Amino acid sequence: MSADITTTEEWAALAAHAEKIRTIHLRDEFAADPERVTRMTAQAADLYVDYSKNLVTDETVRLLVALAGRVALGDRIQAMFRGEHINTSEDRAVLHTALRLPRDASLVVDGQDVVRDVHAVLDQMAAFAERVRSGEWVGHTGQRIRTVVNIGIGGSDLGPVMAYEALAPYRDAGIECRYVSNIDPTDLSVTLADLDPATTMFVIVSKTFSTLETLTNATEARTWLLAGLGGDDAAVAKHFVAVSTNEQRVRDFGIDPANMFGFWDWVGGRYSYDSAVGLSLMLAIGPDGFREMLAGFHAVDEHFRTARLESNVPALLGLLNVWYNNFLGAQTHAVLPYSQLLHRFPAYLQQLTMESNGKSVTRDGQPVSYQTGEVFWGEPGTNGQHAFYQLIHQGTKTVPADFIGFSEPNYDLGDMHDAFMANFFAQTSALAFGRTAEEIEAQGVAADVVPHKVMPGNHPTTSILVPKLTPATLGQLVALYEHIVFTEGTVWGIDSFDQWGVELGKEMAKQLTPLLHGEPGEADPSTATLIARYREQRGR
Ligand SMILES: O=P(O)(O)OC[C@H]1O[C@H](O)[C@H](O)[C@@H](O)[C@@H]1O
Repeated sequence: MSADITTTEEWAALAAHAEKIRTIHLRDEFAADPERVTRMTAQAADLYVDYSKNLVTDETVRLLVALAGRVALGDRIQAMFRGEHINTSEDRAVLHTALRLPRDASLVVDGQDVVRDVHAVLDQMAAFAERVRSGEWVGHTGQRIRTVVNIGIGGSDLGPVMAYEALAPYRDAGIECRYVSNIDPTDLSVTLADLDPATTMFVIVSKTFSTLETLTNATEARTWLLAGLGGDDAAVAKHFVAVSTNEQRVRDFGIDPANMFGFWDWVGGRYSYDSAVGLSLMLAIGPDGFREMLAGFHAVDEHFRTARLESNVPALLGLLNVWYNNFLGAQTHAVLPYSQLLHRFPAYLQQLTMESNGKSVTRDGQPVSYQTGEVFWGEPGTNGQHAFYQLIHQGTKTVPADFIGFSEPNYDLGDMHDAFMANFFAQTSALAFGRTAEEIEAQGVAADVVPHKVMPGNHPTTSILVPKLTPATLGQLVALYEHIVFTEGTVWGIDSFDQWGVELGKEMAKQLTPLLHGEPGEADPSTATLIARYREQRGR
């Protein structure tokens, strides 16, 4: 059993240091140290990261790096990249990094050259995508495919839809993708309402191919397709493909394994959109764009694998998150992309971060005595500014925030992008430096209003400035957050790669379904009463 991290001298040193940091103000830190920005910036591939507006000193960074040393972060990074079974509760390797290894690399894991496997599937995806994109692949009635409906949930939805939205400027084949995830019948119904079955293709994505939501939607989609195409079962082969690790279940569902794209148990669902799970994205942006994205992921992987911890961006940002979460009492973390294209990025990150690090026992099953995964949330700027930034500026909570911005716009309308990014810079500056009562008085504000206008400042932010949103930089950003999650999970000693907490609810939903039909069954008194009310309102 490993020692409780809070009993180590590195933890104690940080706890003592936190007392000092609670008394500093970023205004003074910047005033006293003109070199602060130079020292507190780092680069990972194209991502320029300024962490100088965080509640840290050089000593904080030194102590956090010492904590990382205590948990052997460097060794664990190497263990992950080597394919050791670091997902202990499921006894699996954790190898999403292998999904983006170049073709000429080699990595043998559990006796299998995974790089060969990865590129075989990428080649299969590329060949298929080219056929669909060029119009060579036609539907049952001979018409080309215009719309791709991705049916999946969790990692089989959030990643692909986030990236499809983010890379809208790179869609170039006239193929529209839509994403259905929810078992709420509204989702599928609304999505299909204006579609023509003859030109629609379904990509059924499920790692396990046993997820109720996905299989239910897929079954309904097949019914819709067959109803629209004269009931000929042969149509399925032209309009349904599957992405899964489970060939038998794909077969059982009635999809020809020739139309199946595989991946492996060493890819976690929330780490999977750069595998075949991203097939819809590849259909939209093409194999070259997809490969550029993989190269972006790989560039940050290499940085994470090789950079010293002092300048290792994902490690530093992960340690900063630990700092706020465990030593300065923060419970949430905002992610604020200044890009409308990244409007699904916070939702994607919620699964990545919270399903990974929402754990309360260590890898060896001991209850933790400290806080783990913080709540991630966010919206694109500037929309958030007009909604919840008030609380970040003047509320009582510490909300560390990542600001993500791009120097070059994907769409340029006069000076709009400059006006947009001026908001990014203004917000991070206002959050750090605020406005004092004296400054506000000097503006002639009435004395009784002054306290309401005081902007305390000293609110921590990290600025991530990227040249432009491209497939490559999107890959870099996602890899950055994947490795931030890894760093935090390593410090907390938890398994960031399982998700047992989602199972019980699924099991109970299955048990309760018959009760909704009026069949007998067990339910707690509150739930039984709710179901009775539901049945009454449904007229049953
Ligand atoms: O891809 P699937 O096997 O259908 O799983 C879809 C999702 O459902 C599960 O409940 C997990 O919580 C997620 O990690 C997973 O991404």
